[in-house]
Amino acid sequence: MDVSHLTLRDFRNYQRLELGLTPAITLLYGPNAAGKTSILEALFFLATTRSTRVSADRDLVRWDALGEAGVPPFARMLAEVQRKSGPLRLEVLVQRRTDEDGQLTAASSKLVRIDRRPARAIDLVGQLRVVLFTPADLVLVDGPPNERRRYLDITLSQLDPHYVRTLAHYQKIAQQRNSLLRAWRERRRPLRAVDDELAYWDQELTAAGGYLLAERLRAVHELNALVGPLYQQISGGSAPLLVAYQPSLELETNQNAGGLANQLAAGLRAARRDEVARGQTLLGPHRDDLVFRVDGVNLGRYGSRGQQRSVALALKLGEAELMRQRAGDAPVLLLDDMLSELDAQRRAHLLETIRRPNQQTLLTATDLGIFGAEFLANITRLRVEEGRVYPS
Ligand SMILES: Nc1ncnc2c1ncn2[C@@H]1O[C@H](COP(=O)(O)OP(=O)(O)OP(=O)(O)O)[C@@H](O)[C@H]1O
Repeated sequence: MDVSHLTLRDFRNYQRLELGLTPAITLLYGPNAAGKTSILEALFFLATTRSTRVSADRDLVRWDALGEAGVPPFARMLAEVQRKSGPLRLEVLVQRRTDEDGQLTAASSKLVRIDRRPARAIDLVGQLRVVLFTPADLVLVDGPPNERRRYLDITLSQLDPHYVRTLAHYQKIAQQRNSLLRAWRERRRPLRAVDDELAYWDQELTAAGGYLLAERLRAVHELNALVGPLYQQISGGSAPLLVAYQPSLELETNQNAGGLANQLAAGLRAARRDEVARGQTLLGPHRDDLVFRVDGVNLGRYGSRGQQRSVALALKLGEAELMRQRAGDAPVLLLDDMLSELDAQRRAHLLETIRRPNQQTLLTATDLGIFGAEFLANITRLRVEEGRVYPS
């Protein structure tokens, strides 16, 4: 799939942008803080309804945006997407909220339209599929477990509408269950009826959790077939990379969603006392992790910087390939300042991937010097400066 046109209005440092895109490689280059990353961010947001940066949605709205008479400022993102099944028009408005006195608050709201019809944010996810590569991907390997869960969740959410909905439901239930557990821990609620009161929440949590587990295990199984050999090629080593799903409880993993849900339910019953004592849900997909091993060595803990970088790149390339295999068309690749970070071998791998036919890629760089003349001759180059994009 590819994005043929992107419109931005009052998004980050763009007042207005109308950008036609080719289905192949586009290089956005220009000085720091010009607005290159913001273009990738807008596409990522349209695909996932999440920002690439750790910031509130309201920060997407251009600081100097005025809004219109009586309407608070808003950022608008609109993409025309070309898919095998036909064209699609995706639009998101992020609007700042005001209080009774008309003063801007920290809150914002999201309005989504798919083919001009109002839709829920959750329905937008996966209409456009993207994979973002950034130098910060290293946290997938050496960072906290939530980064690795996020990696699986973003990949699966873009592939499976049921996964997004189940994940949202699971998170809501876990939150409500946690507030009950906290109330018992703090003796704000009588302890006699713990089992009865948890019965409904456990049923909902484990049904959703079983599905999330089943889908994550299936994805990890498929990823292994892709990422293992990719890592070998990228690192030039002989041993493949093994990705293991590490659940928060002992699991017979060769079971379907129902079987996994039953195991989770049994685990929760056994953990009841601990959960009440700690005031939180201790088991389930929200506590799981991924482990990366080569020759039996845990690379998250003991890998060299170079090995960890190779794992991160293999994971991202594997994600893109998984999406291509499952969905039947390639996701749009977004490479944010990526190539300058890579050594020659890793760079060559990435370039090989983005040069495939039917692969749309947008990449950013500050310095053209890192690209060969032949590469530059065969791509579209756009110069970005102070929130404007110029052909070059
Ligand atoms: N809501 C906003 N309104 C206006 N400007 C913003 C907003 N949010 C971020 N900016 C600014 O937009 C500019 C563009 O940032 P962006 O990250 O897109 O630049 P970049 O070209 O990718 O830079 P680099 O090469 O340094 O990564 C930055 O100066 C940033 O401070």
